[in-house]
Amino acid sequence: MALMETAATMMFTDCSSPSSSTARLLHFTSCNVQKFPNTIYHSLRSNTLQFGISNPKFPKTIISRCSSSSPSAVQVTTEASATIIDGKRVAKDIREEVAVNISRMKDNIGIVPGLAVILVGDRKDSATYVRNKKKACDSVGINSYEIRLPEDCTEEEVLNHISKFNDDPSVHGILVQLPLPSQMNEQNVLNAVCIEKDVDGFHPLNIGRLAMRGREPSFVPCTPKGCIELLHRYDIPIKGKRAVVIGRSNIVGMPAALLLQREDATVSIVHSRTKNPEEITKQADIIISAVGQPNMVKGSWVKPGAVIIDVGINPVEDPESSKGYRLVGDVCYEEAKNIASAITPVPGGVGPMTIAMLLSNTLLSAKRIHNFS
Ligand SMILES: Nc1nc2c(c(=O)[nH]1)N[C@@H](CN(C=O)c1ccc(C(=O)N[C@@H](CCC(=O)O)C(=O)O)cc1)CN2
Repeated sequence: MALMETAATMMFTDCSSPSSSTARLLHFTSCNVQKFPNTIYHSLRSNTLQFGISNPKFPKTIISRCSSSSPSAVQVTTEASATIIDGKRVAKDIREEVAVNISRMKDNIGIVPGLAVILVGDRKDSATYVRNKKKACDSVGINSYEIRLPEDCTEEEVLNHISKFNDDPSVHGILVQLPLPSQMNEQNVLNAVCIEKDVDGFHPLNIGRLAMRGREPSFVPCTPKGCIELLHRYDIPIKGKRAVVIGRSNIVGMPAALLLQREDATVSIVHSRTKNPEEITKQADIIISAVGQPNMVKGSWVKPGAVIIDVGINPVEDPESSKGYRLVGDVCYEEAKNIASAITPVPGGVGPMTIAMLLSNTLLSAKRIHNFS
């Protein structure tokens, strides 16, 4: 009876909405049975399972007959059974793989990859990400070089540092932490990183190649690359699937859509001007959300069995937390986990993959530059 208990105790926390009810009513016909191949049919009266097929890739749906007034109506609930895509664990595996390759490279050709990071201004979150990048480099054996510049520094200063790193043979990857202060032209700065060292993959030439059939970018942006890597490592098929990307930012949404398309998904992009976004997301087999809006994607936006990759990392007030806030994604996790077949948590989903992919891109760059395979 564990199934019934799970369904009965499904809770919708701070992101519940009127449209996200725990159960829908539908009329039970043989047609409905075929629509739910992974379904366990449960009789409320006998309280026994009548029929069930279980596939761990899809959430188990519980269909139970409603008691009194409408005998032909049944209640459908979805058991909380989505696979939790553990980005923290996958990122750790990738870091270990990178470390093994780096020590092999060092042993064979005496080269140690180097990553240069430029941080402008005093945003706390950016400083944390840069610190974590340095720690991650240390842990896998990448040399890291860091330049910190004040909020009011000039674009020229940033460009000078980039130019020096472009010419430095001990540096194989260069990145400028984003966002930049508003007085700076982000395009000018990103254009200055030489394409062979553009481990963030933000150079317009890299993005252009990503968009073109038959062309290969030197590097793919880390967060979208991490999203696809998670799908691969969880054996989630992409080819021929309907994918919806929510958000069209240069660093996540747009490249994520291009990557999905390269993987032969049929891709739609939902953005701030999209009318009735839920009508589009509801058709998706795969949703990648990168909008930065806490709990925007409700359970009712999700097709049963869909896979959800939540890129949002949004702080929300939480007096119970020692920090006074906690992080939530763009997707209402408590609702979506009962409907999706697989979902990334926040934190611990896509976030850790960003830095893992950066290490992997830096290794790739060093291998290319030194012709080491
Ligand atoms: N030049 C770049 N700037 C930015 C990038 C980028 O890829 N290149 N991405 C983001 C920030 N970012 C890395 O720079 C990043 C974001 C989140 C995480 C992460 O591990 N998040 C954790 C939660 C962390 C926390 O507790 O605060 C998680 O989701 O589990 C790593 C890196 C914008 N700028």
